Amino acid sequence: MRLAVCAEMVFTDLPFVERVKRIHEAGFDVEIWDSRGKDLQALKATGAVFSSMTGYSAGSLVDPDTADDVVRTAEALIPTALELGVSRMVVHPGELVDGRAARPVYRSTGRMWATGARTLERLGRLGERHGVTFCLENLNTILDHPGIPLARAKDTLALVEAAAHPHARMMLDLYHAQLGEGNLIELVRSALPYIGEIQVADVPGRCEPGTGEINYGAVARALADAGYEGTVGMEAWAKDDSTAALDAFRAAFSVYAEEKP
Ligand SMILES: O=C(O)C(=O)CO
Repeated sequence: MRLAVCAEMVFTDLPFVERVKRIHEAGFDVEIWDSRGKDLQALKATGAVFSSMTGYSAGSLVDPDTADDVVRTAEALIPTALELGVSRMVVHPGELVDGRAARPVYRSTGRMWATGARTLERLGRLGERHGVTFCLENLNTILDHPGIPLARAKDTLALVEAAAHPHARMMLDLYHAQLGEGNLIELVRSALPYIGEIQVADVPGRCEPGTGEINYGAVARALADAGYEGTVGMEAWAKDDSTAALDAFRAAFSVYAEEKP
């Protein structure tokens, strides 16, 4: 199992490349969001392993009118993913602009389900051609992302199952799942075969594990028992100090280090 940290949310007082260096030097892989406008050569020169990046820049996966834009912009980002060695490209059920739904939708239709599954399957085929995996992230709609349709973990799981492509997986975000659904241990068990990567943060506040109500030690134990060997990424703000947040994250998943020193 590998641990990654999202460079968009920690060491926020430092320039972006410096944040990546700090995360890498602390022994974690690195997640980034929008790669456009970032200095790819400087990022590469840090020597960091980049585990995931945002994998599209326009369109909504489940929207029949804009789903083609998701595939088109995903394809345009493939060279960046290959340049940085990113293996997982993250997509959402609906387009986010500055974290908000570009076209808020509060009702889901059969067409949206069918479009989502079909678009994800197209992304899977695109990913297979280039050796990357597209991961559909669940989001909470009660606090951070209102108006994103088919965003609950059980919805994204159903879409990934329906797409039935090995290069289309879930980005299972347990922070979002806790806000929307809870029942995290059962969720990771049922989603296990479809997980591309897991993201974590605590609730409330979206800070590092141990700052809120989620028992991440128990979640880590359940993941280890279920045989999860993939990446867990901390997509969280540091409650106080970023180095302390990284340490708390590592400690929460120490069950893995104990089993595989
Ligand atoms: O809120 C999230 O988890 C996102 O990935 C938005 O970019």
